[in-house]
Amino acid sequence: MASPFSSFTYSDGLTVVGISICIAVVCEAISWLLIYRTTFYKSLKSSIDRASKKLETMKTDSTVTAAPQKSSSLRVSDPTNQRAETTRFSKSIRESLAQFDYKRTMGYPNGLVSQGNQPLFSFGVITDVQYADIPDGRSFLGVPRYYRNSILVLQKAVQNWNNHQNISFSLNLGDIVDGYCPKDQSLDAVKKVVKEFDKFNGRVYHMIGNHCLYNLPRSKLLPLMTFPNADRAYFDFSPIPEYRFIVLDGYDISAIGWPHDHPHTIEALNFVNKKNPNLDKNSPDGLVDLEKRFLKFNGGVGKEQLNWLDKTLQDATKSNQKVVVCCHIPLDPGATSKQSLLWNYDEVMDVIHRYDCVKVCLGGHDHKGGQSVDSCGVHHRVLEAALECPPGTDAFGHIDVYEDRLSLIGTDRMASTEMVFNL
Ligand SMILES: Nc1ccn([C@@H]2O[C@H](COP(=O)(O)OP(=O)(O)OC[C@H](O)CO)[C@@H](O)[C@H]2O)c(=O)n1
Repeated sequence: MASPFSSFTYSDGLTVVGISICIAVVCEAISWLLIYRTTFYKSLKSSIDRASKKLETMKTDSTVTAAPQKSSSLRVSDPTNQRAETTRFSKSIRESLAQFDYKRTMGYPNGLVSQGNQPLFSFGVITDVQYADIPDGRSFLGVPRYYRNSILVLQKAVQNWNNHQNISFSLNLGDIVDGYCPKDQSLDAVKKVVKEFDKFNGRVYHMIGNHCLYNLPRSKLLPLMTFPNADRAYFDFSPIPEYRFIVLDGYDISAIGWPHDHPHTIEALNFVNKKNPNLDKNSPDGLVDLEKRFLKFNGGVGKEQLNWLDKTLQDATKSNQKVVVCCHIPLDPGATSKQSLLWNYDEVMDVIHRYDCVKVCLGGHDHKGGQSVDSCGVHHRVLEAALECPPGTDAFGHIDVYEDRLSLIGTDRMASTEMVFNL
Protein backbone atom coordinates (compact mmCIF):
# COMPACT_ATOMS: atom_id res chain seq x y z
CA MET A 1 0.00 0.00 0.00
CA ALA A 2 1.32 3.49 -0.93
CA SER A 3 2.15 5.71 2.07
CA PRO A 4 0.37 9.16 2.17
CA PHE A 5 3.84 10.73 1.90
CA SER A 6 4.95 8.69 -1.13
CA SER A 7 4.24 11.64 -3.47
CA PHE A 8 6.02 14.09 -1.13
CA THR A 9 9.04 15.06 -3.18
CA TYR A 10 12.32 16.76 -2.27
CA SER A 11 11.09 20.01 -3.86
CA ASP A 12 7.96 19.95 -1.63
CA GLY A 13 10.29 19.73 1.34
CA LEU A 14 12.20 22.79 0.13
CA THR A 15 8.91 24.68 -0.34
CA VAL A 16 7.91 23.93 3.28
CA VAL A 17 11.32 25.14 4.53
CA GLY A 18 11.00 28.27 2.34
CA ILE A 19 7.51 29.07 3.67
CA SER A 20 8.72 28.57 7.28
CA ILE A 21 11.60 31.01 6.73
CA CYS A 22 9.20 33.57 5.17
CA ILE A 23 6.81 33.24 8.14
CA ALA A 24 9.72 33.71 10.57
CA VAL A 25 10.86 36.85 8.71
CA VAL A 26 7.31 38.28 8.65
CA CYS A 27 6.91 37.58 12.41
CA GLU A 28 10.23 39.28 13.12
CA ALA A 29 9.19 42.29 11.01
CA ILE A 30 5.84 42.52 12.87
CA SER A 31 7.68 42.32 16.22
CA TRP A 32 9.99 45.12 15.09
CA LEU A 33 7.06 47.26 13.95
CA LEU A 34 4.89 46.71 17.03
CA ILE A 35 7.47 46.18 19.76
CA TYR A 36 11.19 46.81 19.25
CA ARG A 37 10.98 50.22 17.64
CA THR A 38 8.52 51.65 20.23
CA THR A 39 9.67 54.18 22.80
CA PHE A 40 8.21 51.99 25.52
CA TYR A 41 10.36 49.01 24.52
CA LYS A 42 13.50 51.18 24.30
CA SER A 43 12.83 52.77 27.68
CA LEU A 44 12.08 49.41 29.28
CA LYS A 45 15.21 47.84 27.77
CA SER A 46 17.42 50.65 29.01
CA SER A 47 15.87 50.44 32.51
CA ILE A 48 16.47 46.69 32.62
CA ASP A 49 20.08 47.15 31.41
CA ARG A 50 20.57 49.82 34.06
CA ALA A 51 19.11 47.65 36.82
CA SER A 52 21.18 44.64 35.66
CA LYS A 53 24.37 46.73 35.77
CA LYS A 54 23.48 47.91 39.28
CA LEU A 55 22.83 44.32 40.31
CA GLU A 56 26.21 43.20 38.94
CA THR A 57 27.94 46.06 40.81
CA MET A 58 26.19 45.05 44.01
CA LYS A 59 27.24 41.42 43.62
CA THR A 60 30.87 42.54 43.13
CA ASP A 61 30.60 44.93 46.09
CA SER A 62 29.22 42.24 48.37
CA THR A 63 32.10 39.90 47.36
CA VAL A 64 34.52 42.68 48.31
CA THR A 65 32.69 43.28 51.60
CA ALA A 66 32.65 39.58 52.45
CA ALA A 67 36.42 39.37 51.91
CA PRO A 68 38.70 40.54 54.75
CA GLN A 69 39.25 44.28 54.38
CA LYS A 70 42.90 45.08 53.83
CA SER A 71 42.64 48.77 53.27
CA SER A 72 40.61 51.35 55.19
CA SER A 73 39.91 53.17 51.90
CA LEU A 74 37.46 50.42 50.86
CA ARG A 75 33.80 51.40 51.13
CA VAL A 76 32.37 50.05 54.41
CA SER A 77 28.99 48.47 53.82
CA ASP A 78 26.57 46.37 55.76
CA PRO A 79 26.10 42.95 54.05
CA THR A 80 22.49 42.67 55.32
CA ASN A 81 21.59 45.97 53.71
CA GLN A 82 23.32 44.94 50.53
CA ARG A 83 21.36 41.70 50.33
CA ALA A 84 18.14 43.67 50.77
CA GLU A 85 19.21 46.11 48.02
CA THR A 86 20.15 43.24 45.71
CA THR A 87 16.77 41.60 46.30
CA ARG A 88 15.05 44.91 45.60
CA PHE A 89 16.82 45.29 42.28
CA SER A 90 16.19 41.66 41.25
CA LYS A 91 12.53 42.33 42.03
CA SER A 92 12.54 45.52 39.98
CA ILE A 93 14.00 43.65 36.99
CA ARG A 94 11.35 40.93 37.31
CA GLU A 95 8.63 43.57 37.56
CA SER A 96 9.97 45.34 34.47
CA LEU A 97 9.90 42.10 32.52
CA ALA A 98 6.41 41.34 33.76
CA GLN A 99 5.29 44.72 32.45
CA PHE A 100 6.22 43.65 29.00
CA ASP A 101 3.35 41.23 28.88
CA TYR A 102 1.93 40.70 25.42
CA LYS A 103 -1.75 41.04 26.24
CA ARG A 104 -1.40 44.48 27.89
CA THR A 105 1.02 45.75 25.25
CA MET A 106 -1.31 44.84 22.43
CA GLY A 107 -4.10 46.84 24.11
CA TYR A 108 -2.70 49.97 22.40
CA PRO A 109 -2.27 50.31 18.63
CA ASN A 110 1.23 51.79 19.10
CA GLY A 111 2.26 49.04 21.48
CA LEU A 112 2.16 51.11 24.67
CA VAL A 113 1.09 49.98 28.10
CA SER A 114 -2.10 51.34 29.56
CA GLN A 115 -2.55 51.51 33.34
CA GLY A 116 -5.90 53.06 34.08
CA ASN A 117 -7.86 55.35 31.80
CA GLN A 118 -8.28 58.40 33.99
CA PRO A 119 -5.29 60.76 34.21
CA LEU A 120 -4.21 61.73 37.73
CA PHE A 121 -4.13 65.32 36.44
CA SER A 122 -3.46 67.24 33.22
CA PHE A 123 -1.50 70.38 32.38
CA GLY A 124 -1.19 72.69 29.36
CA VAL A 125 2.03 73.28 27.40
CA ILE A 126 3.23 75.89 24.91
CA THR A 127 6.65 77.27 24.03
CA ASP A 128 8.51 79.90 22.02
CA VAL A 129 5.59 82.24 21.35
CA GLN A 130 8.19 84.94 20.48
CA TYR A 131 5.47 87.49 19.80
CA ALA A 132 6.31 90.86 18.20
CA ASP A 133 4.11 93.36 16.42
CA ILE A 134 6.26 93.19 13.27
CA PRO A 135 5.82 91.62 9.81
CA ASP A 136 6.62 87.92 9.31
CA GLY A 137 10.32 87.10 8.93
CA ARG A 138 12.80 84.24 9.08
CA SER A 139 15.24 82.70 11.54
CA PHE A 140 19.00 83.10 11.03
CA LEU A 141 18.87 79.86 9.05
CA GLY A 142 15.89 80.96 6.94
CA VAL A 143 12.95 79.21 8.65
CA PRO A 144 9.74 81.33 8.38
CA ARG A 145 8.56 83.04 11.58
CA TYR A 146 5.06 84.44 12.09
CA TYR A 147 5.52 87.08 14.80
CA ARG A 148 1.94 88.37 14.86
CA ASN A 149 0.22 85.03 14.44
CA SER A 150 2.02 83.52 17.44
CA ILE A 151 -0.12 85.42 19.96
CA LEU A 152 -3.22 84.03 18.20
CA VAL A 153 -1.80 80.53 18.70
CA LEU A 154 -1.43 81.35 22.42
CA GLN A 155 -5.02 82.64 22.55
CA LYS A 156 -6.26 79.37 21.04
CA ALA A 157 -4.15 77.40 23.51
CA VAL A 158 -5.67 79.22 26.50
CA GLN A 159 -9.19 78.80 25.08
CA ASN A 160 -8.53 75.10 24.56
CA TRP A 161 -7.15 74.61 28.11
CA ASN A 162 -10.13 76.47 29.60
CA ASN A 163 -12.64 74.45 27.56
CA HIS A 164 -10.98 71.22 28.64
CA GLN A 165 -11.91 72.10 32.25
CA ASN A 166 -9.54 69.58 33.78
CA ILE A 167 -6.23 71.31 33.14
CA SER A 168 -4.75 72.00 36.59
CA PHE A 169 -1.98 74.38 35.47
CA SER A 170 -0.02 75.38 32.39
CA LEU A 171 3.66 75.56 31.52
CA ASN A 172 5.16 78.25 29.31
CA LEU A 173 8.55 76.87 28.33
CA GLY A 174 10.00 80.29 27.55
CA ASP A 175 10.69 83.00 24.94
CA ILE A 176 7.39 84.86 25.08
CA VAL A 177 8.59 87.92 23.10
CA ASP A 178 10.99 87.93 20.13
CA GLY A 179 14.37 89.65 20.08
CA TYR A 180 13.27 91.65 17.00
CA CYS A 181 10.50 93.35 18.98
CA PRO A 182 11.34 97.10 18.85
CA LYS A 183 12.97 97.84 22.21
CA ASP A 184 10.61 100.73 23.00
CA GLN A 185 7.75 98.18 22.79
CA SER A 186 9.38 95.40 24.85
CA LEU A 187 7.65 96.17 28.14
CA ASP A 188 4.19 96.42 26.54
CA ALA A 189 4.79 93.29 24.45
CA VAL A 190 5.76 91.21 27.52
CA LYS A 191 2.74 92.57 29.44
CA LYS A 192 0.46 91.79 26.47
CA VAL A 193 1.60 88.16 26.26
CA VAL A 194 1.47 87.65 30.06
CA LYS A 195 -2.09 89.05 29.97
CA GLU A 196 -3.06 86.37 27.43
CA PHE A 197 -1.60 83.67 29.69
CA ASP A 198 -3.52 85.18 32.63
CA LYS A 199 -6.81 84.44 30.84
CA PHE A 200 -6.21 80.78 31.67
CA ASN A 201 -8.38 79.64 34.59
CA GLY A 202 -5.44 78.24 36.51
CA ARG A 203 -1.85 78.87 37.48
CA VAL A 204 0.71 79.46 34.70
CA TYR A 205 4.34 78.56 35.46
CA HIS A 206 6.73 80.56 33.26
CA MET A 207 10.29 79.87 32.18
CA ILE A 208 12.61 82.51 30.81
CA GLY A 209 14.36 82.21 27.45
CA ASN A 210 17.06 84.10 25.58
CA HIS A 211 14.48 86.15 23.64
CA CYS A 212 12.78 87.32 26.87
CA LEU A 213 16.20 88.50 28.05
CA TYR A 214 17.00 90.31 24.77
CA ASN A 215 13.96 92.46 25.56
CA LEU A 216 14.16 93.09 29.29
CA PRO A 217 16.76 92.60 32.00
CA ARG A 218 15.96 90.05 34.71
CA SER A 219 15.17 92.74 37.24
CA LYS A 220 12.24 93.96 35.04
CA LEU A 221 11.23 90.60 33.56
CA LEU A 222 10.89 88.43 36.67
CA PRO A 223 8.27 90.56 38.47
CA LEU A 224 6.11 90.62 35.31
CA MET A 225 6.18 86.83 34.97
CA THR A 226 5.41 86.19 38.68
CA PHE A 227 7.79 83.42 39.73
CA PRO A 228 7.09 81.55 42.98
CA ASN A 229 10.28 83.07 44.47
CA ALA A 230 10.45 86.70 43.40
CA ASP A 231 14.25 86.80 43.10
CA ARG A 232 14.96 83.70 41.03
CA ALA A 233 13.64 81.86 37.99
CA TYR A 234 14.09 78.26 39.22
CA PHE A 235 11.57 76.57 41.48
CA ASP A 236 9.60 73.41 42.15
CA PHE A 237 6.00 72.57 42.87
CA SER A 238 3.83 69.52 43.50
CA PRO A 239 0.40 69.50 41.84
CA ILE A 240 -0.40 66.22 43.67
CA PRO A 241 1.65 64.45 46.37
CA GLU A 242 2.84 61.75 43.91
CA TYR A 243 4.40 64.16 41.39
CA ARG A 244 6.86 67.02 41.55
CA PHE A 245 7.81 69.49 38.82
CA ILE A 246 11.26 71.08 38.85
CA VAL A 247 11.75 74.16 36.70
CA LEU A 248 15.36 75.04 35.90
CA ASP A 249 16.76 78.41 34.89
CA GLY A 250 18.98 77.67 31.88
CA TYR A 251 20.13 81.30 31.77
CA ASP A 252 21.45 81.30 35.32
CA ILE A 253 24.99 81.56 33.96
CA SER A 254 24.41 83.72 30.92
CA ALA A 255 25.83 86.62 28.98
CA ILE A 256 22.28 87.94 28.53
CA GLY A 257 19.99 89.51 31.14
CA TRP A 258 22.24 90.10 34.16
CA PRO A 259 23.90 93.50 34.74
CA HIS A 260 27.20 93.79 32.79
CA ASP A 261 29.34 93.55 35.91
CA HIS A 262 27.34 90.73 37.57
CA PRO A 263 29.47 87.69 38.48
CA HIS A 264 27.19 85.47 36.36
CA THR A 265 27.74 87.66 33.26
CA ILE A 266 31.48 87.59 33.83
CA GLU A 267 31.49 83.80 34.34
CA ALA A 268 29.38 83.31 31.18
CA LEU A 269 31.54 85.60 29.02
CA ASN A 270 34.76 83.94 30.20
CA PHE A 271 33.22 80.53 29.49
CA VAL A 272 31.90 81.31 26.00
CA ASN A 273 35.09 83.19 25.01
CA LYS A 274 37.16 80.20 26.03
CA LYS A 275 34.96 77.64 24.29
CA ASN A 276 34.04 79.54 21.11
CA PRO A 277 36.87 81.21 19.16
CA ASN A 278 34.53 82.89 16.62
CA LEU A 279 34.23 86.66 16.55
CA ASP A 280 30.43 86.20 16.43
CA LYS A 281 29.82 84.19 19.62
CA ASN A 282 26.47 82.99 18.25
CA SER A 283 28.19 81.27 15.36
CA PRO A 284 29.00 77.56 15.69
CA ASP A 285 31.51 77.71 12.77
CA GLY A 286 34.44 75.39 13.34
CA LEU A 287 32.95 73.89 16.52
CA VAL A 288 32.68 70.15 16.34
CA ASP A 289 29.72 67.99 17.37
CA LEU A 290 28.66 68.76 20.98
CA GLU A 291 30.96 71.83 21.09
CA LYS A 292 28.36 73.53 18.89
CA ARG A 293 26.37 74.31 22.04
CA PHE A 294 28.92 76.92 23.17
CA LEU A 295 26.94 79.83 21.74
CA LYS A 296 26.08 83.10 23.41
CA PHE A 297 22.33 82.55 23.03
CA ASN A 298 22.57 79.47 25.25
CA GLY A 299 23.41 79.39 28.95
CA GLY A 300 24.15 77.19 31.91
CA VAL A 301 22.97 76.14 35.36
CA GLY A 302 25.20 77.55 38.12
CA LYS A 303 26.63 75.71 41.14
CA GLU A 304 24.06 77.00 43.63
CA GLN A 305 21.19 75.89 41.37
CA LEU A 306 22.86 72.49 40.80
CA ASN A 307 23.06 71.98 44.59
CA TRP A 308 19.43 73.00 44.91
CA LEU A 309 18.50 70.50 42.17
CA ASP A 310 20.37 67.75 44.00
CA LYS A 311 18.62 68.52 47.31
CA THR A 312 15.22 68.78 45.64
CA LEU A 313 15.69 65.38 43.97
CA GLN A 314 16.80 63.89 47.28
CA ASP A 315 13.65 65.23 48.85
CA ALA A 316 11.44 63.95 46.00
CA THR A 317 13.03 60.50 46.35
CA LYS A 318 12.30 60.46 50.10
CA SER A 319 8.71 61.47 49.38
CA ASN A 320 8.42 58.72 46.75
CA GLN A 321 7.53 61.29 44.07
CA LYS A 322 7.96 61.05 40.31
CA VAL A 323 9.62 64.13 38.86
CA VAL A 324 9.25 66.11 35.63
CA VAL A 325 12.19 68.49 34.99
CA CYS A 326 11.51 71.51 32.78
CA CYS A 327 14.02 73.92 31.24
CA HIS A 328 13.81 76.26 28.23
CA ILE A 329 17.13 74.89 26.95
CA PRO A 330 17.07 71.14 26.17
CA LEU A 331 19.08 68.69 28.29
CA ASP A 332 19.68 65.75 25.94
CA PRO A 333 21.61 65.73 22.64
CA GLY A 334 19.25 63.04 21.31
CA ALA A 335 16.25 65.38 21.44
CA THR A 336 17.70 68.57 19.95
CA SER A 337 20.26 70.05 17.58
CA LYS A 338 23.67 70.44 19.22
CA GLN A 339 23.35 74.24 18.83
CA SER A 340 20.39 74.29 21.20
CA LEU A 341 21.83 72.30 24.13
CA LEU A 342 22.40 73.67 27.62
CA TRP A 343 26.11 74.50 28.10
CA ASN A 344 26.43 72.15 31.09
CA TYR A 345 23.67 69.70 30.17
CA ASP A 346 26.10 66.90 31.15
CA GLU A 347 26.50 68.21 34.73
CA VAL A 348 22.74 68.62 35.09
CA MET A 349 22.07 65.13 33.73
CA ASP A 350 24.72 63.66 36.04
CA VAL A 351 22.75 64.99 39.01
CA ILE A 352 19.43 63.81 37.53
CA HIS A 353 20.80 60.32 36.83
CA ARG A 354 21.88 59.89 40.47
CA TYR A 355 18.18 59.43 41.24
CA ASP A 356 15.50 57.18 39.81
CA CYS A 357 12.69 59.66 40.36
CA VAL A 358 13.07 61.82 37.22
CA LYS A 359 10.91 60.35 34.48
CA VAL A 360 10.55 63.12 31.90
CA CYS A 361 12.40 66.31 30.90
CA LEU A 362 10.54 68.98 28.90
CA GLY A 363 12.19 71.76 26.89
CA GLY A 364 11.71 74.41 24.21
CA HIS A 365 14.27 76.60 22.35
CA ASP A 366 14.85 74.24 19.40
CA HIS A 367 11.81 75.24 17.39
CA LYS A 368 11.42 72.11 15.28
CA GLY A 369 10.98 69.99 18.44
CA GLY A 370 12.42 66.58 19.25
CA GLN A 371 12.21 63.50 21.39
CA SER A 372 14.53 60.91 22.91
CA VAL A 373 14.92 58.38 25.70
CA ASP A 374 18.36 58.69 27.30
CA SER A 375 20.71 55.92 28.48
CA CYS A 376 18.98 55.85 31.89
CA GLY A 377 15.46 55.64 30.48
CA VAL A 378 14.56 59.32 31.08
CA HIS A 379 12.26 60.71 28.37
CA HIS A 380 13.17 64.05 26.78
CA ARG A 381 10.56 65.99 24.82
CA VAL A 382 11.46 69.31 23.20
CA LEU A 383 8.25 71.06 22.18
CA GLU A 384 7.53 72.65 18.80
CA ALA A 385 7.42 76.46 18.67
CA ALA A 386 4.23 78.52 18.41
CA LEU A 387 6.22 81.11 16.44
CA GLU A 388 6.68 78.86 13.44
CA CYS A 389 2.97 78.20 12.90
CA PRO A 390 1.73 79.66 9.62
CA PRO A 391 -1.65 81.41 10.14
CA GLY A 392 -4.41 78.83 10.56
CA THR A 393 -2.13 76.28 12.23
CA ASP A 394 -1.27 75.70 15.90
CA ALA A 395 1.38 74.25 18.20
CA PHE A 396 0.26 73.75 21.78
CA GLY A 397 -1.02 70.86 23.80
CA HIS A 398 -1.85 69.33 27.11
CA ILE A 399 -0.25 66.47 28.95
CA ASP A 400 -2.27 63.81 30.75
CA VAL A 401 -0.32 62.43 33.69
CA TYR A 402 -0.76 58.81 34.79
CA GLU A 403 1.02 56.67 37.32
CA ASP A 404 3.22 55.08 34.64
CA ARG A 405 3.30 57.61 31.79
CA LEU A 406 2.86 61.12 30.47
CA SER A 407 0.72 61.42 27.39
CA LEU A 408 1.15 64.61 25.34
CA ILE A 409 -1.86 65.45 23.22
CA GLY A 410 -0.60 68.02 20.74
CA THR A 411 -2.45 70.12 18.18
CA ASP A 412 -1.32 70.47 14.55
CA ARG A 413 2.43 71.06 14.57
CA MET A 414 2.94 69.77 18.09
CA ALA A 415 3.27 66.00 17.78
CA SER A 416 1.41 63.83 20.28
CA THR A 417 3.80 61.68 22.30
CA GLU A 418 3.46 58.81 24.75
CA MET A 419 6.17 58.73 27.41
CA VAL A 420 5.92 55.44 29.31
CA PHE A 421 8.34 54.88 32.16
CA ASN A 422 9.28 52.31 34.77
CA LEU A 423 7.66 52.69 38.14
N1 LIG B 1 25.40 84.22 14.07
C1 LIG B 1 24.69 83.08 14.07
C2 LIG B 1 23.47 83.04 14.71
C3 LIG B 1 22.75 81.87 14.65
N2 LIG B 1 23.24 80.82 13.98
C4 LIG B 1 22.50 79.56 13.96
O1 LIG B 1 21.14 79.80 13.69
C5 LIG B 1 20.29 78.99 14.47
C6 LIG B 1 19.29 79.74 15.31
O2 LIG B 1 19.57 81.08 15.39
P1 LIG B 1 18.42 82.12 15.72
O3 LIG B 1 17.26 81.80 14.88
O4 LIG B 1 18.93 83.50 15.59
O5 LIG B 1 18.19 81.82 17.26
P2 LIG B 1 16.87 81.85 18.14
O6 LIG B 1 17.25 82.13 19.54
O7 LIG B 1 15.85 82.74 17.54
O8 LIG B 1 16.32 80.39 18.11
C7 LIG B 1 16.88 79.48 18.95
C8 LIG B 1 17.19 78.32 18.14
O9 LIG B 1 15.98 77.67 17.80
C9 LIG B 1 18.05 77.37 18.92
O10 LIG B 1 18.67 76.49 18.00
C10 LIG B 1 21.21 78.16 15.34
O11 LIG B 1 21.37 76.89 14.72
C11 LIG B 1 22.49 78.92 15.31
O12 LIG B 1 23.62 78.14 15.53
C12 LIG B 1 24.46 80.88 13.34
O13 LIG B 1 24.89 79.93 12.72
N3 LIG B 1 25.17 82.03 13.40
